[in-house]
Amino acid sequence: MFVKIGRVERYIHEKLEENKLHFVLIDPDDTSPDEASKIAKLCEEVGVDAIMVGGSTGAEGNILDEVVRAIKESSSLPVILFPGSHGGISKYADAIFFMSLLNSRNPFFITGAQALGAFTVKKFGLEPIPMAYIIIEPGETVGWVGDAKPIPRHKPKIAAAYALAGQYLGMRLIYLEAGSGAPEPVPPEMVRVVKSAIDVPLIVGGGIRNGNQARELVKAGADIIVTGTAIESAKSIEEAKVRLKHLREGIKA
Ligand SMILES: CC(C)=CCC/C(C)=C/CC/C(C)=C/CC/C(C)=C/COP(=O)(O)OP(=O)(O)O
Ligand SMILES: O=P(O)(O)OC[C@@H](O)CO
Ligand SMILES: [Mg+2]
Repeated sequence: MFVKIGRVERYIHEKLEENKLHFVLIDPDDTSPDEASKIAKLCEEVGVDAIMVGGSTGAEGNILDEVVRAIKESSSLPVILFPGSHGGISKYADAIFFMSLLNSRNPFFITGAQALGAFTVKKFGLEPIPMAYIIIEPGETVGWVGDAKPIPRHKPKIAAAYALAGQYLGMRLIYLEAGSGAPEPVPPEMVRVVKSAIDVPLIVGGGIRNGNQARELVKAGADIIVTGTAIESAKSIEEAKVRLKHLREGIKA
């Protein structure tokens, strides 16, 4: 049997041939469909590569569907679900990060939510993208909700061991997460050690607020940078635009 790679995953690989990527996370718990629509238009205008939709709490049902629909109606960027549980699945999205929180203490976040969501993904015809999700200190809300044993910031080899295990388990993306709103992103040294251990693309998110931080992480080996709060906390669409442009300058060579 050949592994079937879907459209969104192919898009990610094709774009990675050219450059590093920037994904923006929209949390339906904090963003109305109207705001999501404005952000999506802006993201397309400034050259963001994809939009992720999810949150650790409250990103389900109608609220989730309406935000995903608003984004799809206002941009042509791929929309990838970033679910906090089997509740975080919407039929209006293009793909789903079918993720396992490898360093959780709770089997629900390793295989339980995935089993509960698998047939919904199939029924909706969503493209599942297998991804290892690894939480680094401090981990913030997602660390607590996901019952993680966050990896100490000064222990890059532990992160690399989890990342390589994820790859050997068949996961085609590795995501290092410091937690949304973390005071500092994942340390660049940890990104360097993880990247040197794996052969699949490396996503880094949590606490990335500006272009300089993004540049350091890309230099260390990050392939995809995820930002949420930087845009969510902008006071106006103009401010969001300036921040996105700076992030872009840090990410794109
Ligand atoms: C694949 C399926 C069906 C489920 C996977 C379920 C797993 C493993 C979840 C991991 C743990 C978790 C709670 C992840 C949430 C990821 C996420 C959307 C984080 C971003 O949200 P935040 O912005 O941190 O959330 P808040 O804004 O709610 O704090
Ligand atoms: O909100 P921020 O800190 O950008 O984090 C985004 C993402 O990594 C959370 O899963
Ligand atoms: Mg959030």
